[in-house]
Amino acid sequence: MTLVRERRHQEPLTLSIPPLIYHGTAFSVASSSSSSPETSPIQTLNDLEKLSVLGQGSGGTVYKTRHRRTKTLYALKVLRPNLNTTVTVEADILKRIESSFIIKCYAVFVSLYDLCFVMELMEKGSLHDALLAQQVFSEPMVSSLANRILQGLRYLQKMGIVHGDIKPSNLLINKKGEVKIADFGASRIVAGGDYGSNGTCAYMSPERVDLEKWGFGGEVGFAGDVWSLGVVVLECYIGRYPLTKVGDKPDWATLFCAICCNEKVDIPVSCSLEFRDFVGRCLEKDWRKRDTVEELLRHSFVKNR
Ligand SMILES: Nc1ncnc2c1ncn2[C@@H]1O[C@H](COP(=O)(O)OP(=O)(O)OP(=O)(O)O)[C@@H](O)[C@H]1O
Repeated sequence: MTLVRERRHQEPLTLSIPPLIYHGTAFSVASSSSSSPETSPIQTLNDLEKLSVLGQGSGGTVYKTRHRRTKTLYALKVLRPNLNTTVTVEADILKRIESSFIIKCYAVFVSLYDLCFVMELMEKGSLHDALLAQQVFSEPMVSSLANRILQGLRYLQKMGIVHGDIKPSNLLINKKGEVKIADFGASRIVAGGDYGSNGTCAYMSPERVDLEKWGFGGEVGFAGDVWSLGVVVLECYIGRYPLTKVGDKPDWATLFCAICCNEKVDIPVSCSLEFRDFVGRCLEKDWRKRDTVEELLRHSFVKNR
């Protein structure tokens, strides 16, 4: 399991990107009936021209594209589904979502060979990239980031959706500097109590890593997203993955101990009491005692941000 993720492939466009010639079926999602250029429906993938590669995920590639007629820019995520992937769940979830705290998906195109999501372009890349470039975030920045993620999680929770993979590379930033939740590849609609084991180990909660010790129950999936939020905000503040020590081997055993066994997370002395308390509530090992999204939204660290 990789703890420290490699920087995404973000090199400028080369001539080798294949053009978009598409014969699959399409369905529009969210508010595609709106007439504003930002939300105008894309009839076919052939309406878009590829400009560059924005990044690479485990299941596919994300391209920067431009609508040939309107010149609007979009991100296009091309996934190659196989029997083990959950991309149809991702498409199903994206169809339902309409929130300013979550990345917007304008259309999904399906064929035998791939699944393409036409998404809002987040010009400033991911929080992972920002961390690599900026090293650390100030407390006020972390506070407004936490507020936005919590509002996104509140929306998802109301829709019965557990994100399941909150981490810096799934939090994207637009040109206004707004952070939005992306990538529903590990997500679940939990109406039936179903909760999968996909996701990124380093950000997983104790109850997902060690089922026997920390137990598991109906609503618990939402608590896992809260834990991941706690890891992300602390990582933004200290500029590195916070649950292990500098020099620790980023392997499964180290992570397991860090997440499930270590008594206390090292929180820098420079943190305000409010921040310390907020992180402590997110990183409570017992999910039954962990604060909920609603409780955290009322916490003084994020309130009114
Ligand atoms: N809408 C978008 N706008 C701008 N860049 C994006 C967008 N979506 C994804 N990216 C970039 O592409 C990268 C890959 O995204 P993708 O969702 O495929 O994988 P990931 O979440 O980074 O990794 P994994 O699939 O392994 O969890 C992101 O890290 C980000 O840098």
